[in-house]
Amino acid sequence: MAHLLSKSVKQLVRKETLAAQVPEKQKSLLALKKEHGDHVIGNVTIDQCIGGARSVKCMVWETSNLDPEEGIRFRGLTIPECQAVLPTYSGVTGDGEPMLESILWLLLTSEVPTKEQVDSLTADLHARAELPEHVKTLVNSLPKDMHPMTQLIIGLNACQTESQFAKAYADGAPKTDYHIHALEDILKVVAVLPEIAAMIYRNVYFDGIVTKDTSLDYSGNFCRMLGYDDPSFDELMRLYLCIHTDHEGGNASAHATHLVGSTLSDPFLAYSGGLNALAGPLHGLANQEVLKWIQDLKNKFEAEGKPVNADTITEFAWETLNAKKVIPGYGHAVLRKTDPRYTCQREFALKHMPDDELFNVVDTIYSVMPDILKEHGKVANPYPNVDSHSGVLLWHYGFTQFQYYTVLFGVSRSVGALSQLYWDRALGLPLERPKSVTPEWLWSQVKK
Ligand SMILES: CC(=O)SCCNC(=O)CCNC(=O)[C@H](O)C(C)(C)COP(=O)(O)OP(=O)(O)OC[C@H]1O[C@@H](n2cnc3c(N)ncnc32)[C@H](O)[C@@H]1OP(=O)(O)O
Ligand SMILES: O=C([O-])CC(=O)C(=O)O
Repeated sequence: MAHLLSKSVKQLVRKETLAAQVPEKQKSLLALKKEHGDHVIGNVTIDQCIGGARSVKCMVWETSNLDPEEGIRFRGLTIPECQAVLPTYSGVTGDGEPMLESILWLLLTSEVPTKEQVDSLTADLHARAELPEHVKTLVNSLPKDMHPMTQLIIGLNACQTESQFAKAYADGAPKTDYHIHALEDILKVVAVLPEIAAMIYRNVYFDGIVTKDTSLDYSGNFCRMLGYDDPSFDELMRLYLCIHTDHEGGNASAHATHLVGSTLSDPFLAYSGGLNALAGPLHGLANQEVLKWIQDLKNKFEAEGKPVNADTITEFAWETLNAKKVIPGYGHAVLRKTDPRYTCQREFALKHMPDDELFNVVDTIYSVMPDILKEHGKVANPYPNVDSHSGVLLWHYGFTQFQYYTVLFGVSRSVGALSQLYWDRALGLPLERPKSVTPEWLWSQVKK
């Protein structure tokens, strides 16, 4: 087994923090199952069975929980609470956005880390970030017109040669040790994703050169590798990477990771499954679709000599809806209020770019879209989700290649989906295999 973990991470994450929690949590879950296993927590209707299992409670998720009204809580903390207590790059809590390493520590251990712990995690992630040569060769060989998400998935799959979990399994490791081997892979996946992502960005849009700066934190180094050198953009990346990490278990990317991982596929393969789900336009790809929608809107009205304002946005929204297409960035399978991830990005914009043209377009869309969607009458949630805002913030810094945006989401989501995968293995969660039914069986139930 590789022992790349730095001493402090080894002590704090594995030996003291995580290892101490595992037996307690195993005991508690076992007691739930043994003593209350037949306790009913919900019914399933035909509507839910046909309708994508909305609200069906059938998965345990340690790392976060989503309330339809309030939005996400990471280990019990709202986004503003995370911003108030998690270590920042400046070292002064509350001064700047939380570091990605802070939220990784929180999601994995459920504890708010110290700056020292976070710094040790930064060093650990940098230390294990080296990409195998075959991965570099492969990613550099991919066609520039292949979608960046497809490239990311290929790159991550190719890294599977490094899996300690797969090796340990093949060597006959006992199931009680799976989580230890999984953690090695989980930290490796989180560590390598930025460089794969940066290679794709630099290959597709620029000169292919990726320059690291490991004196910085995970997000800062990622920004340099992408080719950005602006402390304000670094802060945006910290915020971006933190808020996209986790959204409880039922979302498609987290669920896909959990499902694939439940077959004891290693974390590389499991998270590649998650990325495949994230690449769909109803999920993570919506962030590129939002920018495309705004550009189409601007192009149309500029060509007609009309301003982009509440009236023209309303006209364009109805055109989209009447063409039986969705308004990207609006609606949600669980949320019934404005996504707090939208709100914190709006606050970032108000602080850093209040006069930005596209931010003002997004703000105007927000002022009219909920009423349009209510009038349309189909949508359960007429309010904006996270994807509605992320693109315009990137655009402000010259990051205009919107076909790439979901890759950033993919780097971030690894942290939540894989922190949970650690617990999946630590708690010994079994193969996921729900029961499907035929339409005939459903009819037979109704006729009974
Ligand atoms: C990170 C994330 O994944 S956040 C979500 C990102 N996705 C988007 O922004 C894409 C636009 N939004 C949507 O397509 C949806 O709101 C989803 C996929 C997010 C949620 O889907 P659901 O839970 O099925 O939503 P809901 O129950 O409101 O759907 C009811 C109807 O309203 C439609 N609807 C939902 N949202 C929208 C929208 N933004 N624009 C137009 N129609 C919509 C649905 O397509 C559905 O129509 P149908 O009855 O003809 O099939
Ligand atoms: O929760 C969902 O279904 C989609 C979402 O917002 C996310 O995964 O971040």
